[in-house]
Amino acid sequence: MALISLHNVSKTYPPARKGEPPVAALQEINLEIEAGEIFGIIGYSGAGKSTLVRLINALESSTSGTITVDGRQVSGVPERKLKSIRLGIGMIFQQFNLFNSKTVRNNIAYPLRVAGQSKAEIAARVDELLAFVGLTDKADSYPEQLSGGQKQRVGIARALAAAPKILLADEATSALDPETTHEVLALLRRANRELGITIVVITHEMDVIKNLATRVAVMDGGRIVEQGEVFEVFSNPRRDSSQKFVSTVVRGIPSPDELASLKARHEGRIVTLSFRDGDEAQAGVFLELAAAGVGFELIYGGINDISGRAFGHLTLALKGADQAIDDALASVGTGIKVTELS
Ligand SMILES: Nc1ncnc2c1ncn2[C@@H]1O[C@H](COP(=O)(O)OP(=O)(O)OP(=O)(O)O)[C@@H](O)[C@H]1O
Repeated sequence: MALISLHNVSKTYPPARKGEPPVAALQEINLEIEAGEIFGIIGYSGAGKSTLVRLINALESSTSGTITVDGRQVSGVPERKLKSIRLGIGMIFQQFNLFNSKTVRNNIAYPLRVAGQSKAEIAARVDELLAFVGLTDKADSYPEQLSGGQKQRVGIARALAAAPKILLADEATSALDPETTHEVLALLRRANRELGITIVVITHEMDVIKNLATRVAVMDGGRIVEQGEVFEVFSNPRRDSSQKFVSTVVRGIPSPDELASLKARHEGRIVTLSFRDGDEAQAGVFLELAAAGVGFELIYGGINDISGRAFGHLTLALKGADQAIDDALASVGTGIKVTELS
C-alpha cells in the first residue's frame, strides 16, 4: 500500500462574502505516493498545492474522499488521534519558520522537547542532526546570524528531529538564490537516500522538480491534470498547462518571441522534432528528409538530461514541395514526435 494515498478527495471552502459561490480548492484528487520516493507537486499560485499539504498533514479535513497516511485514515478522524499522525510528518517552509529567540540548537531540539525526551537524548540527537546538515559550528548562533541556506538547513534538521517517515517541503527553496537552492536540494536528496525518508515537494519552480523529484503531479484549478515519472512529464507533457510549465525549464523549445524571430529570419515550414533516449528513428530522420527531396536547416535546439536520461528538441526550417514535406513528416512522425509551428 502507498505511504500516502488520496482517493477522490475534494475540499471546498465557504465563500469569502455572502452571495459568492464556495471555493472549490481541490476537486477529485487521486494520488498515491510510495514509501521512499521524492514526489513533486507543481502548479501556479492558487492551484491548490498548500491545501493539499494541509490535508496530508491533517491540519485541515477534506470535504469528501479518503486520505490515508502510513496505513492510517486521516480524514474524518477525531483531533486526539491526529497528533501521532502529525508526529510522523516533518515540514519545511519557504520562510523557514524558525524561533528567532532560540539558538540553532534549541530550534532543532524543540520537537524533541515537545515529545518529552530526556535532556541527554535530546543533546545527542541534536548533535547528530547538526552534523548531518553541516551546522555543528553554528549550534549556538541565532537565526538572524545565519544565511537563508543555513536557516533552511536548520529547518530541515528540526523537521527530521523526531525521525518522521515523511517530509513535506512547501516552497522550501523559493526564497533562496540558485546556488543555495542547489545546496538545499542536495541535502534533501541525501536525507532521502541515507535516511529513507519520503519527501513531498510542493513548488512552483519547475527546476526544483527537475533536479529533485522522481515523480510529479501537475495541478491546475484544484485538479491534478497530469502525473507520472518526471522524465515522462518533461519529455512529453500531454496537457496545455503541463506544457506551459515544462517549456520554462526545458532546453530546445522556442518561446513565442523566439519563434516569431525565427520565422522572420527563415523561409519555409518550421517544425520541431522531439527526440527521447532510445528513439531508434532518430538517426534516420535526416536521411529520410533528404531522400524525400526536402531541404532542411537547423535553426533551434537543445538537449536535456533528467534522471540520467536524455531528450531534446530540434527545430528545422523545411524547404520543398508541400506534398513532399507532408509525406516526409508523416513518415518521420511514426518514430518521433513532430510538431509544426504555425
Ligand atoms: N482558508 C481558506 N478559505 C477560503 N479559500 C481558501 C482558503 N485556503 C485556500 N483557499 C482558496 O483555495 C484555492 C487554492 O489555494 P492554495 O493556497 O491551496 O493554492 P496554492 O497552489 O498553494 O497557491 P500558492 O502557491 O499561492 O500558495 C485558492 O483559490 C485559494 O484562494
